Amino acid sequence: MAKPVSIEVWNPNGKYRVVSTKPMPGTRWINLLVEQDCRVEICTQKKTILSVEDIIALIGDKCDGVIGQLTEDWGETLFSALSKAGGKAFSNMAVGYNNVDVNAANKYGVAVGNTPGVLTETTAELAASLSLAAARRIVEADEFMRAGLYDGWLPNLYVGNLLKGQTVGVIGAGRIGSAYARMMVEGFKMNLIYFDLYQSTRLEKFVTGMSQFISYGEFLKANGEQPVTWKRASSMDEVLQQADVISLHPILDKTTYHLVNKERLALMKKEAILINCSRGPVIDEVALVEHLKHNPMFRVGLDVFEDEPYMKPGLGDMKNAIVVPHIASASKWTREGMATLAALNVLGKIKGYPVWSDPNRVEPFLNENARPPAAAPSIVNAKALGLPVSKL
Ligand SMILES: NC(=O)C1=CN([C@@H]2O[C@H](COP(=O)(O)OP(=O)(O)OC[C@H]3O[C@@H](n4cnc5c(N)ncnc54)[C@H](O)[C@@H]3O)[C@@H](O)[C@H]2O)C=CC1
Ligand SMILES: O=C(O)C(=O)CO
Repeated sequence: MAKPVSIEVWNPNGKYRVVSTKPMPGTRWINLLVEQDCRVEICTQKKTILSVEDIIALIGDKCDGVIGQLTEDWGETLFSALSKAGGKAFSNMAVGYNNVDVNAANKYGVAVGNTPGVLTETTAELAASLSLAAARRIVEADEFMRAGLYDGWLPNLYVGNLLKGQTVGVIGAGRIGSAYARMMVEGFKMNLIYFDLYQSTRLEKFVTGMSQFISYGEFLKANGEQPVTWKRASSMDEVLQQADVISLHPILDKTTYHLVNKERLALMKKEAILINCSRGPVIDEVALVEHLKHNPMFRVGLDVFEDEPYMKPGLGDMKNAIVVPHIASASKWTREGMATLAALNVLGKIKGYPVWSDPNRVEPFLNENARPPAAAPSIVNAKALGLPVSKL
């Protein structure tokens, strides 16, 4: 017997049944589905993380597609249930899809969507905010002020680090890592060192210059300033040893689990700053707590945690840690855009549209004044399922 779930229904007579496991920001995503003959059911259950059983109950006997969240465990059980209910489409409302077993989705012929591009700058901005907050000890100083402890300016009060001229290290220089790197280089005139499995040509061109434009380094030189330098490191350890601020932006998979562990923390400068806006398990959080205890000048800014929503014991007590609850993509424009892209992924598969040829070119789907293209914006297993690709 399925568990009862509370739902909100839009367009009850729609032909296709699309379920969203959470209310999502904005209404454009609902309107786009309703206009295309979908009955939209939104789970309004007062429970932050839905279990597999909760989602099975939501899927029910007939379901064409589901929009889900990164907190949910989309594996064999759910894809089997969705397929049994006639469903052919699932989309995470997230770019990361480490919560999804794509092989299981392939087995049941279910398309898996994600939402790249729309959250790149927003997430990079949070990583930059955490970098500044850690460098200038903003959270500690705010707490001090609110506690009524400020009794006058002092030369040694909350002295932090100047970013200008220091080195920023980026691990995982994809969309978000590159956007963050540019913010730190351009905004704070930091030198860059990065490590990725692949060369980040676009990022390198920005620092070194393209044929028709001068580089940022040359621009600084022309203005009588010290030009910034850049380097692609041959190993991650090189970044850890040389950088003053290090930000982690890889995907989470077997190769990046506990990428930053006890040994690697020991390689870092004693006064380094470590930022994580990727996924919690990229850092061994127990080792991190120990490192923070023994190195009071080492600081971290964390948006994600190994056992989310929990923190490992001791982390919350550390003055040299800034912790925020997985809000890196939380700007209104981005969250509404994520909802739209996720809905269009599901709709695209239901309607038999082709898959958009470049998942990073999302603007046509986000333009509120025009109809979105007849394509699914980003389907990660399109190739495995042999889905056609849009000519646009
Ligand atoms: N905290 C938050 O709210 C958010 C977190 N994220 C996380 O950020 C991740 C990255 O997102 P995007 O930049 O859009 O993805 P992306 O795919 O453009 O970039 C990931 C980069 O990591 C690199 N990489 C993979 N394995 C690596 C390894 N072992 N060592 C070094 N580099 C490696 C890839 O080559 C790629 O360049 C997502 O997968 C997600 O988990 C994304 C958005 C918001
Ligand atoms: O998109 C993601 O991967 C997130 O973590 C939330 O935006």
